[in-house]
Amino acid sequence: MSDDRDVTAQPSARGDVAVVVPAAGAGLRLGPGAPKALRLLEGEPLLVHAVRRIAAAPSVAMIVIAAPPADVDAVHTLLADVAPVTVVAGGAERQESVAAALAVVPPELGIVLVHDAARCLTPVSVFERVAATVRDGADAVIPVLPVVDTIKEVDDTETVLGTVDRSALRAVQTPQGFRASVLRAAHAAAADSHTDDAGAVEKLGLPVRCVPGSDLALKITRPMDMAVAAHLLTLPAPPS
Ligand SMILES: Nc1ccn([C@@H]2O[C@H](COP(=O)(O)OP(=O)(O)OP(=O)(O)O)[C@@H](O)[C@H]2O)c(=O)n1
Ligand SMILES: C[C@](O)(CO)[C@H](O)COP(=O)(O)O
Repeated sequence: MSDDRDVTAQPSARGDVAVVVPAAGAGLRLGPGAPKALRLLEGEPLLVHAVRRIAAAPSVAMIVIAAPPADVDAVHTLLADVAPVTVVAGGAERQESVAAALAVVPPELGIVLVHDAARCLTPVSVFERVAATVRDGADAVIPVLPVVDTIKEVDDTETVLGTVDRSALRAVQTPQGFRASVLRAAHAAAADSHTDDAGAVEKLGLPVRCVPGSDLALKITRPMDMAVAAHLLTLPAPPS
């Protein structure tokens, strides 16, 4: 049997957007345990929280998950009652996982969003804002927040070289949205590794547009992020 598990057959008729979800990471910075996307947040895997929110976005026609290769069947089963998804085996690096998922997005879906499973509380409004900005003509769109800390550049002895002007800096989140052809071209051309997909588009020399992100789109990376996310789930009116 192939590693790809497809329960959608075709994209749904309700939207024009495919969401590619890299979910194959180990979660090493969280400490020992299952692959991060399968760890529990208030009793449910991060991936379930993420997919439930993605599926609630009206623009979304198709969801493709890049799962840990050993867990493709388990992820397929896990999400069976959450939303129709296609599950593929992810790669050793995030960028390989995105490429594997992108490869099964059909050409008729002209907009692709790439969204970390680890940003599992991202609200529907961010998906719709990013998708709408691509629909309006942008090649690439990223949700961002202002940087709140003072940022120093240091040398290899941890001595400060200078203070960076933070007014020109942004902290970047997902979902990142793209005209599908642009994302495919960026991945095909990417010689070096990149930490986000917009980075590959920047290397093509194309503009990347910023839109407001959300405090809820935090990336669960370290143990304290899990505690913050659990608290956010208890709030009656979480921050947008
Ligand atoms: N080989 C990989 C590595 C990461 N990811 C995904 O990319 C997203 C962002 O990665 P990150 O949060 O850094 O996750 P991990 O790589 O799992 O974290 P760590 O570096 O702590 O192991 C996550 O949803 C993760 O599952 C992936 O699909 N394939
Ligand atoms: C894509 C990303 O979430 C944007 O902030 C981030 O770069 C992924 O994190 P990683 O630690 O680089 O995998």
